Amino acid sequence: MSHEILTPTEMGEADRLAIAAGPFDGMGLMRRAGAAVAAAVLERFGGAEAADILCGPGNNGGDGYVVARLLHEAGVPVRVWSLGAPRQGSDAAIAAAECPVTPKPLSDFAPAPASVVVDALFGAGLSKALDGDAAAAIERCSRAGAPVVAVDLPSGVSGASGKVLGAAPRATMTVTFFRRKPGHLLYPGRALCGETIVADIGIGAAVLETIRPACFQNVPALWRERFPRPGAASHKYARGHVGVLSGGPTSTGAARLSAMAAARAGAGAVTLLSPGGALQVNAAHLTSIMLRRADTAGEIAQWLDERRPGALVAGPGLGLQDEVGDMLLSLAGIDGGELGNVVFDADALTHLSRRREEFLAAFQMPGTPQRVLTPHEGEFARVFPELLADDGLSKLDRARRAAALTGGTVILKGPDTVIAGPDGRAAINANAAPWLATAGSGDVLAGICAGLLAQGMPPFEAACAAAWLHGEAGSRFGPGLIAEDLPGLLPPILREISDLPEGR
Ligand SMILES: NC(=O)C1=CN([C@@H]2O[C@H](COP(=O)(O)OP(=O)(O)OC[C@H]3O[C@@H](n4cnc5c(N)ncnc54)[C@H](O)[C@@H]3O)[C@@H](O)[C@H]2O)[C@@H](O)CC1
Ligand SMILES: Nc1ncnc2c1ncn2[C@@H]1O[C@H](COP(=O)(O)OP(=O)(O)O)[C@@H](O)[C@H]1O
Ligand SMILES: [K+]
Repeated sequence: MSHEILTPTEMGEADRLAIAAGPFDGMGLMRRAGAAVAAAVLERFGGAEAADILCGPGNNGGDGYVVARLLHEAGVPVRVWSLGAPRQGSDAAIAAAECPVTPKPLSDFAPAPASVVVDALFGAGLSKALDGDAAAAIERCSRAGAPVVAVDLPSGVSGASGKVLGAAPRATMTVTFFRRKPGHLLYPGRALCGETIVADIGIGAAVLETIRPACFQNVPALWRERFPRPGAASHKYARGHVGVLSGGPTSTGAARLSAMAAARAGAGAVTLLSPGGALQVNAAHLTSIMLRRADTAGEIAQWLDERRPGALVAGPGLGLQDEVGDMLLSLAGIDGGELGNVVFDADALTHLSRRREEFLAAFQMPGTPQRVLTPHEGEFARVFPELLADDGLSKLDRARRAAALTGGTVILKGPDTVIAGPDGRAAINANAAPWLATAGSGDVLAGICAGLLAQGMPPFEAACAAAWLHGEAGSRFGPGLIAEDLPGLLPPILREISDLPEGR
């Protein structure tokens, strides 16, 4: 699967590079784009009585004129509704001239019953909010409930951010070209695209060597090579040791969920560090997970010094007391030789928001542990309010900025989880299902991530793998899922992604 994601600007670059390399010129690419859309319309909506093609003034509209001509040639009754003539001499103008159907003004468009609408108003060139005749046409389309096939993107959806600018139709199907854009995977755009088809229009993958995209759909190919596998002579500590900090006696469940998840993700040993008051309750619920009493930052530091774990989960159920904040701050600045990686989740993120400058200063100290931060949108808003307030930033941009600010890997959670590394790489997760929106699910994600980090997986890859495994487990289980189910769902998925020969 081609998992690179291109911004609209990068897609423009792909277009230019492909035209320069040949064999297709701009008109050739447009003809192939239109042909891919027409084929999809005929395949899925071949029974439609008519097709209404909405054409904008740019190249997206140009694709629309190609679709109109091809559907007309295939015997489909076609009506073309134009928002304005394409610029003279443009490829779109050539496509319009080649189209045998005379366009009518878009302001007159009313979807006919049993017709399919092809939305070719705007694609990558969307530069401002939809208004006037375009917005009115989309509104009429939505009211009529006609099926919509979007060319490149539903018009009004920003390809860069997935945000709706003004208005956008809810497409049944979107046909995009060469590679997906962020707007196909980030909400609300993702929901408006319907099924997305990526069509090959003759742009060679070689253009990617020049463009060097830094954003990917989160698929196993992105991290599979770095996925840990135990060697034949491995032992439990060699497979990675994870520490998990437990909260007090009434809030221990979150840490146990993380601990179980870390173990299922392959860590050879997991220790729960529990305050004395919570030892009994933790002991009553743990079997393979080890338990160690640690009441103070000093006792935690002593354990780290003794055991030197590969990763620590800090935050789930931990509490918001000031001394917890002090302890977390000391962990952020600890020697990376004593503690390889920290996953800051849940309450740790609230402490981070309260003492941001101190944490950021600790993160900048050389030789401190690598970090993964796992905010949901509410936590993100607390820690990075200035990024949330900036309307110009997409979810992808926000995760990247947060990663750059903290020098860590950020998993910005949600239905369209974005993983961003401090080096600018980013991935958008697309395999999660809403069954994961259940209490404790995030604690499991933090634990999976720590389990992979402790086994030596680099943070960006570990974070991507964790989000994918978590999404896969939730989607496969479906309705009725609770967080306790998730760790136990991992083994068959791990087996599938491992290189073990069949049957072993
Ligand atoms: N990049 C590529 O490789 C290819 C692109 N193709 C098509 O070309 C499209 C991009 O074409 P363009 O760059 O011409 O962009 P668009 O056709 O998306 O829109 C550009 C025009 O619309 C105007 N505009 C933008 N937003 C508006 C709004 N809200 N209200 C009114 N006017 C608005 C712009 O000022 C410009 O005149 C792609 O989405 C795709 O459909 C295909 O032809 C095949 C190849
Ligand atoms: N609608 C959704 N679709 C897919 N995944 C979701 C959805 N809502 C939440 N999730 C995922 O579920 C997890 C919830 O984590 P979080 O909000 O921290 O929960 P908790 O704090 O209860 O553990 C995250 O991984 C998030 O990405
Ligand atoms: K469109």
